[in-house]
Amino acid sequence: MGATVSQDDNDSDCHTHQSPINIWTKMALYDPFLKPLKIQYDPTTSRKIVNLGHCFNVEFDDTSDMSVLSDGPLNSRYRLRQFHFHWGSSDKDGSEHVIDGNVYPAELHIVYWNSQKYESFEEAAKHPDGLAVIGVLKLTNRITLNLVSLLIQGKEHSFTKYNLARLLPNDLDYWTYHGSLTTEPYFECVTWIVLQRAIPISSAQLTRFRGLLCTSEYEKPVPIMENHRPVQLLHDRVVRSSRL
Ligand SMILES: CC#CCNS(=O)(=O)c1cc(S(N)(=O)=O)ccc1C(=O)O
Ligand SMILES: [Zn+2]
Repeated sequence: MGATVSQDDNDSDCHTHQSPINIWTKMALYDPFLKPLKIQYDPTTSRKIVNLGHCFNVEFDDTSDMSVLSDGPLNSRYRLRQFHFHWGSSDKDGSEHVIDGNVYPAELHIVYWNSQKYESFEEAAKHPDGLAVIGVLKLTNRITLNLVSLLIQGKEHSFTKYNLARLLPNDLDYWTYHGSLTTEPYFECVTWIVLQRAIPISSAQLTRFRGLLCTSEYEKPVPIMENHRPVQLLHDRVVRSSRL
């Protein structure tokens, strides 16, 4: 199944590092100097799950380097901020990154910011090396996120001691390229790290995602049926692979 490339207004000359992209695996360059990802995670840093209206975020305490990402393609230590998901109106689409023209039913993004170089997340987001996002294309069907308490926009619920490892495959081989946020303000501040392995998501979990509402309790209920951005032009970028 092909993926159309968006020609949206972010495709002007100064926006040539936009995300997501279609990763053509045969065109990816194996880089033997890429290190294995080093993910240090402390479950006590998970704080709450919030319905933002266009998606939901699981947010972490990022006031110190307790849950961090380092090595891999990175030259600094990056602090865990939040994770969220993208999904589609049917199981046939939903991921943001596309692999060899194949779209997956959902995508997890784990967002980190460069706390070694910048004072705050907001400051880091203004710089090309400010953020690092791990993308997991097919999600584990071990996700049992209880979203009932999140039904309407603006709702939040405490979410503590979450075991992030449940969302990650054992094999952490990855593709990496420089790109952008896939939502407003589309800043080109992200080192994308898209994992090459994972376990497909359950259809029941996708249905629960689509049951979330982007409306408040006083409005006519409107579900968040999909929240994935079309793929963008690669331009002069090269995608590197951690695996031959
Ligand atoms: C300034 C700024 C900013 C973006 N914030 S985020 O990196 O947490 C983020 C990142 C992404 S994504 N899809 O680019 O990783 C999506 C949504 C969000 C969000 O605000 O909730
Ligand atoms: Zn995202």
